[in-house]
Amino acid sequence: MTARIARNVIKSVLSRPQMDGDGAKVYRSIGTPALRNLDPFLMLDEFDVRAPGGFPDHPHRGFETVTYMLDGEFLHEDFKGHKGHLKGGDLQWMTAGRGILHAEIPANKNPSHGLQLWVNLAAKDKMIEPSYQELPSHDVAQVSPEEGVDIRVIAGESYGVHSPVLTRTPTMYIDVKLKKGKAIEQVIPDNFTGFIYTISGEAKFGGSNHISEAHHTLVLSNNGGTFVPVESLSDDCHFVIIGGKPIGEPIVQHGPFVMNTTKEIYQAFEDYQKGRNGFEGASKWLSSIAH
Ligand SMILES: Nc1ccc(F)c(C(=O)c2c[nH]c3ncc(Cl)cc23)c1F
Ligand SMILES: [Fe+3]
Repeated sequence: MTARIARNVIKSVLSRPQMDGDGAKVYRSIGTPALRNLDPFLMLDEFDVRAPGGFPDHPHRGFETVTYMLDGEFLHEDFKGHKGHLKGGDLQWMTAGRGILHAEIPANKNPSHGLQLWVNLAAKDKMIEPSYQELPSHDVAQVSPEEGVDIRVIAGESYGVHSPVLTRTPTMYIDVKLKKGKAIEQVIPDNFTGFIYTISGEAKFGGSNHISEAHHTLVLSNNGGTFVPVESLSDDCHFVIIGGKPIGEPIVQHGPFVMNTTKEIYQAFEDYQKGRNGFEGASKWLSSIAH
């Protein structure tokens, strides 16, 4: 019987709104100077964007983007003809692998609000064929252990309910809503990097009962802790708990290219500009949704 050890909050960072893409407001969590090395995670943005803003045509290589819509509607289109329309609760797990060129744009004038997480890929997977795992809201696994506790399992497992999403880099990711006074205990696998991002409301987090409000990243201890407890202090308590197995390889990142060496980054830029090694057709492509 393994001992039950609570993980504690060892660092709390408030995200302030900043502009990115084309007129898009983002609360950047991971990816800021204060939150760089949370291997295997490269970036977490809480985005809030209205048309005509958005994220027009841009490439990715060497990692995965996980777009989870909280509310509003987003259009997605890539250079191979793959298109998508994401609504509140929908999930898009995109494995960019060797190369994706796409655009991500709000579908209408209403605010598009959601989270985009960037998960690194191990060297062996960085140049795999691109692929998508797209789950409409009703296909996202859900569990409600008691009244006032609603959990959506984006990846991994919570209270015995598993997500169908294949995670090449082992990842757990749950979306949690708690009414005031309700509590959960979420298992985070041993040696996984773990953190919480708060979206709204107030709660006590971790074994040390760290109190936090919205737009905070709470980094969790990784000293053998097996679970993280959370107790809500408000009815609108909403947060995500994310964990992942560190990859432990060198990271060389230049914008939307994340490889292991500078040489591979130069190669990525050349492939993108010349339309090679996964970026075939990129130089002539323009999305219809951003033009
Ligand atoms: N500057 C820059 C450079 C490279 C990018 F890939 C992006 C980008 O596409 C995003 C960065 N945060 C995001 N949040 C949500 C969504 Cl849907 C997209 C993004 C970007 F903005
Ligand atoms: Fe993108």
